[in-house]
Amino acid sequence: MSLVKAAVFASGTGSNFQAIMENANLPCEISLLICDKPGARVLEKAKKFGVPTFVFKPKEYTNKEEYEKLLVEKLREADVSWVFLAGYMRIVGPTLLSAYEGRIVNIHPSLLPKFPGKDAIGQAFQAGENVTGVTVHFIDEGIDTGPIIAQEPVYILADDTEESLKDRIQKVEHRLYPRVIQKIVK
Ligand SMILES: Nc1nc2c(c(=O)[nH]1)N[C@@H](CN(C=O)c1ccc(C(=O)N[C@@H](CCC(=O)O)C(=O)O)cc1)CN2
Ligand SMILES: NCC(=O)N[C@@H]1O[C@H](COP(=O)([O-])[O-])[C@@H](O)[C@H]1O
Repeated sequence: MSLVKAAVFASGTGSNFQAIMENANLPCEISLLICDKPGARVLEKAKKFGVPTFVFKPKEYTNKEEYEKLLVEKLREADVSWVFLAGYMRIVGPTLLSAYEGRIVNIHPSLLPKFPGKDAIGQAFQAGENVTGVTVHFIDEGIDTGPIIAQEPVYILADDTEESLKDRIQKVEHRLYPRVIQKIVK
């Protein structure tokens, strides 16, 4: 029996995509990588793993609905049932959200609801927090307001730089995200 198919959406380096691909016990097949940034390093990683990609430039479309209709077409063509956002720096609109209601998951580098949005690590670091962490959540129409699936704390050390904190946070992400996927994808 073939595995359930999933897509990863990413905009940048792709370390979470790589962690997902390197997890041998994944209960799904990553059949598509969607990226909104031509030249993003995640695309090199997708090629290495033999994962088909679809790259788009949001500015080439009239609005979010137009490009999300195309993304949904690509997802249906690839028989995708689940969508995993992994550093996808676009707000998911109603078109994509309604097509995959309750099946779009995001990873975020803070203990939501603290520090939503972009630069969550910098926000926590600048705020002088003693602890931050990682959240994996379903997405909804809000930004980082969807139901939380899992969280793990990461302590901010006295001699931390933003970079050393980011490294420790991403190590947690690379373990937590595949574990959550194993738990939710049946
Ligand atoms: N509907 C949702 N979409 C997304 C969520 C979510 O919870 N609900 N999580 C984000 C990830 N993210 C922070 O966790 C985030 C990504 C992007 C933005 C943003 O303001 N993007 C702008 C412009 C981006 C650009 O110009 O490159 C935009 O898309 O309008 C905020 C938060 C993933 N999506
Ligand atoms: N607002 C969402 C957000 O900040 N997501 C963060 O983007 C990074 C992507 O790294 P990667 O491309 O190496 O996986 C990850 O740290 C993820 O938590």
